[in-house]
Amino acid sequence: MNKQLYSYANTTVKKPDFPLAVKVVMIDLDGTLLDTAEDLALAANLMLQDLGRPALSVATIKSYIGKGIERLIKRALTGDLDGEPESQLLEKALPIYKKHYAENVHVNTKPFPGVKEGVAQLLQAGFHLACITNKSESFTLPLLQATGFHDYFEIILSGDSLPRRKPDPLPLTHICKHFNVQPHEAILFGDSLNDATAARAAGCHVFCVPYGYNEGHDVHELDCDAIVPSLVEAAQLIVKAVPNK
Ligand SMILES: O=C(O)COP(=O)(O)O
Ligand SMILES: [Mg+2]
Repeated sequence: MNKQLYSYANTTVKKPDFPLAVKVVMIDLDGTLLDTAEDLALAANLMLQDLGRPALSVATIKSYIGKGIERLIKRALTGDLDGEPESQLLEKALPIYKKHYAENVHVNTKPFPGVKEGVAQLLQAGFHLACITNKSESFTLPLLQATGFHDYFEIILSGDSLPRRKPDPLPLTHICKHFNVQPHEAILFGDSLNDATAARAAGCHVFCVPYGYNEGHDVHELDCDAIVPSLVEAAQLIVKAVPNK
């Protein structure tokens, strides 16, 4: 991976050709748009309590976020990122977790600093906005409604909207087809290896934020085009591509 770094608009970027000309901005939810870790941890610990198991710290649960609800629950039950609990335990735990998360999906969750301002700038600049998340739709839609972001997105893809989720490129290629744009005319703002991997596989640009949930790894290890302090700086690194003549 090209280790040479450049500076542009007070941000460290990995390519010299900024600002990037794009038409579509895809934004990841957990760890990028919204700080959901506390509510995900609350639901996990209520589930563990119902199962007679000890609670986990928010930091531990935060390192489990990224690959959807079921993987989060498996990690909470086994303590292993790739752990597989016994099937009957998982079958018992899943509905308990979903009940608790549905009841607590918007207790402590809030937008990260710069998100409201950055989204407003992106809309003002005329970009098409999309949301791509591995969170299940039954939680994604009410959460985006409750936080007031739902109507800003022309399309919202959740972890169960398509046959495959990030790090598979399918959600990104689906969005490029939806807007009839080339992959290089779209960019994903994300916080984890799932986002960087999906974007690279789709041929899309990708910026990463350093404040999210990357399964315990440093975001600077990721193959992305820039590490941006917030969506405000992200908006300054792109321009609306003009339609091809
Ligand atoms: O739900 C998850 O595990 C992570 O979801 P995200 O894709 O919005 O980061
Ligand atoms: Mg994320």
